[in-house]
Amino acid sequence: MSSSLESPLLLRQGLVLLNAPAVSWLAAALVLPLTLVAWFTVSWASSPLRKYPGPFLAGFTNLWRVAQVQSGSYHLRMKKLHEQYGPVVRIGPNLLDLDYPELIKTIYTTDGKWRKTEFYENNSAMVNGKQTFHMFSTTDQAEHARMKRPVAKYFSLGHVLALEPHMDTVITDLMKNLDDRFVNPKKTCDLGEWVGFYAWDLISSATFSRRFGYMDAGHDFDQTISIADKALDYFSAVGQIPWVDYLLDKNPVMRIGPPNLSNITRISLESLIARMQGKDTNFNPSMPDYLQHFLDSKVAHPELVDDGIIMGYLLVNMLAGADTTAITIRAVFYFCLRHPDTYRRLVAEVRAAGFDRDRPAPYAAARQLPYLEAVVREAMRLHPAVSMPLERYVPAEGLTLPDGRYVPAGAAVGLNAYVVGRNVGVWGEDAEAFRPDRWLQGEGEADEDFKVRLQKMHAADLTFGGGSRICTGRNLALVEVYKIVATLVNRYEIDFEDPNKEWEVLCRWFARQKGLVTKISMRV
Ligand code: HEM
Repeated sequence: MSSSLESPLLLRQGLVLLNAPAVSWLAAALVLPLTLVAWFTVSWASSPLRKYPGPFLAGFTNLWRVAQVQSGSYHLRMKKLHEQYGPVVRIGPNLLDLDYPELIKTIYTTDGKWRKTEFYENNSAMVNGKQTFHMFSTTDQAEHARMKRPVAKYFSLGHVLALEPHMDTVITDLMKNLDDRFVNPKKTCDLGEWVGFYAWDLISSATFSRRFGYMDAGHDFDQTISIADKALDYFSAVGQIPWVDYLLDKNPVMRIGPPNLSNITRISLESLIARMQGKDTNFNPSMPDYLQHFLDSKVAHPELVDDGIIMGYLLVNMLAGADTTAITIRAVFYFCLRHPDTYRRLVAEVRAAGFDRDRPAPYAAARQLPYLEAVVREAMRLHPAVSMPLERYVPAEGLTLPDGRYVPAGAAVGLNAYVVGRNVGVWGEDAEAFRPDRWLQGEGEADEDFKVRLQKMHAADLTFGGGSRICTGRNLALVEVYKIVATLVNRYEIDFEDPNKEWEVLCRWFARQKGLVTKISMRV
């Protein structure tokens, strides 16, 4: 009895013990969390995306997505979520991940209506206190068109093929390095790493006739490659909550991160200045490069191109053009080595083409090989270099999904090449299988049926994006890929060092791999 009387008394005494300032501190400390909870709850409850399924936390906060990026398995997790929830998954308070390949042509258009989200914007730099974008990172469609127009033609297949002599010198040096370091003497070759050196040296050679020098050094001697990886880690994680970039990178008081791409910037700037002053000793006018094209574009379009824009072109060539190509080449070799029948067939086709074993394979001839094409396409389908959603804002008219549901203007949506590349509606029940034959006409398959099937597959291929923001460098990338695969397959016997060892894939916008360790020997 007494205790029930004492309890309120004790409580009152306790409150008295908590003096007035303490109570106000306690109240103040609770205000922020309570406001946040209230704000999140109201936003969640009032969001027009509430009806779409997805992980509970994802509907409340983009921190959930940061955690998915940090896991390194973003692509696998998204695929699983689609298996669980269906073609539409809400992966952020205002973001839907869609597995409707038929929407690629609706969303990735050339009409400029589907704007990139702010996800892309942290891939920019502060120049004289002003945030400066390049062709990849700008979300302003008019600015993008102004940047792209003067240089688009230099990425056409015709112009890319004029760069083939650059590629041939780099490939010749790659062969020499592989011979001297791994064939004789016989040593284990981390082919994945060497493909990276090749891709970085090639893109710098094609861009400013100067190599980074990774093949000569045999390692990432100035850490540019590992810094580029860290920059992507930052890009992919901070892009989920774009305003955080203004605290970390674009903070005017104290810059916290990401690591500076100082080496790439320095080499680009040095090359630009030397070329403008006519002192670029690396440049051979009979072998044009992108820097020369960009300078020509400044002459042709002085109203659109200045030196800052040229720096943007140079940087984006490096950042978008090296790792993506390396990832694709690694994927081709990985899947071939995992599938000996495929590999044997590829070897037979390449060898029958009669390429000179001591020279880089010419692109025009390599491109004629149907099985090589099928292998490359299949490898890119199963392992697209970019394996996160390409986010866009739904424009004023909204988006009606194939199932009739409506997504209002202002919501963000995206398709992920990794997910749509496994859509069973397009690729069939064996969508997860590496089967290059799916790209070829089947025995007994009528021409018209094959044409329709191929069109359906092409329409679902998001490897290089689509519409006005489609990958500018896709021709360059494919020429590099076809040439190097045909050359290496023709020259070397390549096997896994340990077939039981799996590679590691870390998805941070690019799905980069580690551990394609091989033994290689000269073909007889
Ligand atoms: C196999 C290699 C490559 C793959 C798979 C690839 C993939 C992509 C993808 C998916 C996009 C679209 C991003 C989006 O819409 O959000 C893109 C954009 C871009 N890529 Fe590539 N890329 C490759 C190689 C290259 C190369 C070699 C270059 C340049 C030398 C390059 C330059 C660009 C640029 C400038 C953009 C931005 C285009 C724009 O917004 O107008 N890429 N790439």
